[in-house]
Amino acid sequence: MQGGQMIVEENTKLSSSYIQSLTKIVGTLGPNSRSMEVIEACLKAGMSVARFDFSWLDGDYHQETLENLRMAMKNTKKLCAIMLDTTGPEMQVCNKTGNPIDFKADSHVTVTSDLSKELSAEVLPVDYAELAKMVRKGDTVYLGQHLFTGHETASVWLEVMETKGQDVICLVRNSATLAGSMFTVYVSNVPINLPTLTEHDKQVISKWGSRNNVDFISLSYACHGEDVKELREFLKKQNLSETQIYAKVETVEGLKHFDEILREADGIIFGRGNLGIDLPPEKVFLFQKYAVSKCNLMGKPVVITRVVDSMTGNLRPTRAEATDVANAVLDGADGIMLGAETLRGLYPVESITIVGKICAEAENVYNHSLHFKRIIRCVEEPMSYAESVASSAVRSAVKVKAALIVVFTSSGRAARLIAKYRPSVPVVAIVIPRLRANSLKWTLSGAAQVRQLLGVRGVYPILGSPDAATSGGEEPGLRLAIEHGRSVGLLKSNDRIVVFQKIGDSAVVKIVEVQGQLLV
Ligand SMILES: Nc1ncnc2c1ncn2[C@@H]1O[C@H](COP(=O)(O)OP(=O)(O)OP(=O)(O)O)[C@@H](O)[C@H]1O
Ligand SMILES: CC(=O)C(=O)O
Ligand SMILES: [K+]
Ligand SMILES: [Mg+2]
Repeated sequence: MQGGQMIVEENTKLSSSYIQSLTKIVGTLGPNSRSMEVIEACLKAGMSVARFDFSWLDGDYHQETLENLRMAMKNTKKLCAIMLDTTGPEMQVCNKTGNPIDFKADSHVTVTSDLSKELSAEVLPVDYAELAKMVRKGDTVYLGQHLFTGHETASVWLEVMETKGQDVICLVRNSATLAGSMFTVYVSNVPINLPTLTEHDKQVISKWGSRNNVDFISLSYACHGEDVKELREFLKKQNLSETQIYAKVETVEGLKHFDEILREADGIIFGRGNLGIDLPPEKVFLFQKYAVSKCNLMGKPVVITRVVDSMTGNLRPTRAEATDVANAVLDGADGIMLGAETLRGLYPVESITIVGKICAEAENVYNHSLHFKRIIRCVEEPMSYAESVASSAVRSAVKVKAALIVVFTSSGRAARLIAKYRPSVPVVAIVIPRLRANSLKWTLSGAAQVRQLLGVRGVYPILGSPDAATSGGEEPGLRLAIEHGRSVGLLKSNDRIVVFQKIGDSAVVKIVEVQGQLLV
């Protein structure tokens, strides 16, 4: 049966063997996922990008977690990219005592920018002086436990009744108990008058980001292409020009400028946590499909957030959540981001495992050939030689029933070009380091490019040797790929491999058969 996004056999299999998904999993690390042991288990379960959310706690806290991640990578021999998520123009309520606060439906609460007031179920001091000027009667204010799941019991909806000086008097719409040291405040569809990249974010990037040479910045609340450009300029000044920018599109304002944001960014995070509040529920799927398809056409990675909220407190996702993960994969997403589930949830490892299994099942039935046709139809002609050959490599892999595709790349671009055509088999990317100079010293590129490819669907990057192409001819590079393929169980004797490489100015595809000895 062939239907749109998927191809299903008449008798769909009930059994499923555990293979790691081509779709990447981004895990947010926090209180319940910061010990070395838990991070090791997260890596083994399939997390390939670790997100450090600076909306929550400071650089010292995140540094400790990162050191544990580094040890965990060493112990498991699994690589993981580092993503710094900015705070952006976010309003917060600080709960100094940490005592849970009970809100009752139909009661009144005063949200105030007077920070000398004490927090209670009647008064909420918020760290944004302009709040009362920004809202109007009838606006919806959302207050959630940090990384709110949207569960009724962990978040409250407030309706603005009137404003008085720096106070906003609101009606509580639902009963809820909020626990934790910090709550996020979000006014639906009212842009806050602060820059996307705040002074606080700049400080965090120049200190923590530079110290750790982060692979990705997730730019929260990206609203315009200009926001991305501004961050790019800032990164250059911080000597972080290799760091990639994933723009987090999470407001209606961001959606309105989606095309210009996508043009400037290296990838997109479709932030459904906030968008789910800004958009009417019936529109969320529509914009998700729009955003993913645009990213696919540009060959830029796209990550979907907020998938298995209920796993924050439960071992199993709901039926709707499980189906939603599969649909994100069928839409064409590169990655799935876990937030509260891994940060403060009770089952961080199980959440990653289950999401990985669902992704793998959806990939099995993904209509790769339809995807290929859709993409190739939209590329302007004449195509670049590299893209034309890369797409042929994907085609050849189908036709010769190859077990995997090997691509040589330095910047990562060649691997991304292959991934754009969504081969059904894994892509092993051998990243060949390049020597480059800045004003002070010579260094080798490569390590960041390897980690950044961990965010691209289907790509399994490894670092090659800088002299692989020159010393022993082409063979050592290919042998590395084959050995890797064998060691992770992707390759066996007599399997075919499709190789995409650039030699001098020409891009070539070749087909190689693996035997006891390597035969070309
Ligand atoms: N079989 C091979 N073994 C080792 N190195 C190889 C082999 N084939 C190609 N290479 C090297 O791999 C590197 C790939 O980088 P290349 O510039 O082709 O791709 P890219 O970095 O993805 O693209 P761009 O430069 O456009 O960003 C080149 O330096 C090439 O010489
Ligand atoms: C992750 C995030 O910021 C969101 O989903 O809104
Ligand atoms: K954030
Ligand atoms: Mg958000």
